[in-house]
Amino acid sequence: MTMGGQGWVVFGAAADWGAGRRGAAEGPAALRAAGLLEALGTAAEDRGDLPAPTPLPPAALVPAALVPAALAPSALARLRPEGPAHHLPRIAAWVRAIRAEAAAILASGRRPLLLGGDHSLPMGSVAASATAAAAAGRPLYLLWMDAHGDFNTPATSPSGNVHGMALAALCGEPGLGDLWGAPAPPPVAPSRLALLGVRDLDPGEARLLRARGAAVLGMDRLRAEGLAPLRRFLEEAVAAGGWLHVSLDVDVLDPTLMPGTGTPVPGGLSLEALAAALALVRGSGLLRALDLVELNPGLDPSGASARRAVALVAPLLATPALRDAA
Ligand SMILES: NC(=[NH2+])NCCC[C@H](N)C(=O)O
Repeated sequence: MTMGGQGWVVFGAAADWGAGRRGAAEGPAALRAAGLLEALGTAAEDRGDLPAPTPLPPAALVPAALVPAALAPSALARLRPEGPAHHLPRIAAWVRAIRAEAAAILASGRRPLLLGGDHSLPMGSVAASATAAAAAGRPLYLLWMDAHGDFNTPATSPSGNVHGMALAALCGEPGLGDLWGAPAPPPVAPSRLALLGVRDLDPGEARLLRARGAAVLGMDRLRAEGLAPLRRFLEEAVAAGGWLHVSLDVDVLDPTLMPGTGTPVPGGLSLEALAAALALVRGSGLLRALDLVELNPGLDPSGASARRAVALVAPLLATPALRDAA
């Protein structure tokens, strides 16, 4: 494929304010060092990393862990200006910049590949896909591959980490305020959402996901039914003439295979299972946008985590022409 119509445009966002530990900001550099661009060949253009938004709102003055729990709320608010969604102003600045970049790529008829960074950043890229799909009169289907649900709100989150709230916000759950500015993106319909590989849901987000009726293709279901539910989800998207956005958190893999990530959960996908799922995605001919997030290379000095991430997405990006170029 050439760099023209439907080609991929790669851009990095070296930010990890949504995660509880730092390090995913090194993800884009590690993915490039592991050969991502060579794997893409001439099929993609690399825009490098987005500049940090300026002025970047100040970081929290005091890490949450150091704030005594017994403080009066007014004193707490002074010490922890980020409130129950940590570093939200910084994250919002990144999300808006990512949304603008992804929107411009989609508007040029090409396909954005966001290299993260943590899983809060796709609040920008998915917002761009949702807006562009709506403008094209297409339903947006979202496949969230992750060990976690990321369906907390500030009210249900046990950690205050915004990467655990991103999907809920994209589906229109309240709590993150004026994150996108105007116009807010159309919310992702839970009926067009599938979560694949989930095995760690906090109680509040589990209740909310059930209430909204999203398809949770957790590890238990994958063990029982294999990839059949994913196949049905994709068939439905094809029948509806949909667009597909895939948001791939590398922690969907088992931590023995992917130690380089900040919130690992045992019992994850094998390399073969993830490759098979991605092959179904590729075969659907619907993939419009991809996020590759939560690689924290410092946690895997061997470099194997980054190399595996590259090997998994490379075939996906050699995607044949979209089913429907409209
Ligand atoms: N995409 C991720 N790695 N999310 C981790 C979320 C962890 C936990 N559920 C939380 O809300 O804090």
